[in-house]
Amino acid sequence: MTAAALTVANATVGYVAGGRKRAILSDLRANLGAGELACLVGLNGSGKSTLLRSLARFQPLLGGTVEVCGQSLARLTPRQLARQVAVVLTERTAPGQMRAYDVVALGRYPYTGIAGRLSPADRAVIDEALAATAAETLAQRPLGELSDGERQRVMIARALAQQPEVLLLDEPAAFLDVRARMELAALLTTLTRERGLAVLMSTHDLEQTMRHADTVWLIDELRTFTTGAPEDLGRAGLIEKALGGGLDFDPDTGTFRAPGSPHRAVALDGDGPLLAWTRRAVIRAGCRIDQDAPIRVSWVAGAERRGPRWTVRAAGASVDVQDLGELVRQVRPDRFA
Ligand SMILES: Nc1ncnc2c1ncn2[C@@H]1O[C@H](COP(=O)(O)OP(=O)(O)OP(=O)(O)O)[C@@H](O)[C@H]1O
Repeated sequence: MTAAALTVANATVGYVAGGRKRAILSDLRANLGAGELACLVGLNGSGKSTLLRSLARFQPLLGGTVEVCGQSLARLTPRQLARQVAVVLTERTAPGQMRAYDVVALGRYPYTGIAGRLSPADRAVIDEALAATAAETLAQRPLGELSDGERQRVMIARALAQQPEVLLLDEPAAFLDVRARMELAALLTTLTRERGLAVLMSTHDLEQTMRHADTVWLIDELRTFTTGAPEDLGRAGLIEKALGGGLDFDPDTGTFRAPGSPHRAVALDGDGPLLAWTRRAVIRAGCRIDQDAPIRVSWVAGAERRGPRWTVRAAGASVDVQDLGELVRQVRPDRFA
């Protein structure tokens, strides 16, 4: 069993206004092990940021306890807290005129003396953090001139420079393009698997969650909190239910789709590199794969100047198509009964 980097016991998070407590989430119980990635998932306004801010001690818990590596979060000194927990928020917090390098260097604050002088060892950690986030070329640029995605990389580098045990990220992929999202996923995998960091991030990206999370921290419409492996929560239908019952998850493809999509069954007769693309196209067409289905799709890869060709067979008739766009048009459930 992995050591718990973060333990949440019977916690309540929320706000205090006019002397009155307003709980957003109650009865929270969760563990995050060293080397694990947990994804915090819930609808807009469900309380993800409130929970992350409470775990970072930006706001006090309204009840219960949180422990970081066995120590009470509430009792850590600011310096201890900064060595244990690093946070990346989506809001713009750092001054825009600071060079990216200096922003990352702020992450060394819990290790430097009062003068904040950086030792060669501190500089090595900063360089490593910039390298880990592929932000070396941004180091000399003012933060205010960076794109959202570039700024996000610098803010993650700053968090890494803290050398924390626990990394909290609030929607880190929000501004990132597809490639940057993949790089972020790879980075988080490296940080957890190879460096043993415990990472909790809020996200609306369910497909990445199903693919990469060790644990899902799930908040449903009634603000009930559940944790579990993505497959266990998915198998029990809890993720679809939590997100308003408005989704259908296909465990084979790892994708979600709107409900009510007609589910025509289609069989795929073939293999090779075209199988995955054909399968994807058929699912996009609103079909499910069933090898006993009467509608069958087969293909030949094509050679030399002849491209691939797909054949759709149904009820004794067959149609040949030359590309997957045409295949989708042929198998769409509204196409033929
Ligand atoms: N400072 C505050 N004072 C009082 N209530 C707040 C405050 N900040 C947020 N809330 C309320 O707390 C609830 C949870 O908000 P929160 O920002 O944690 O949700 P979220 O899950 O992060 O949403 P999103 O996915 O939209 O980012 C909302 O009802 C919100 O209005």
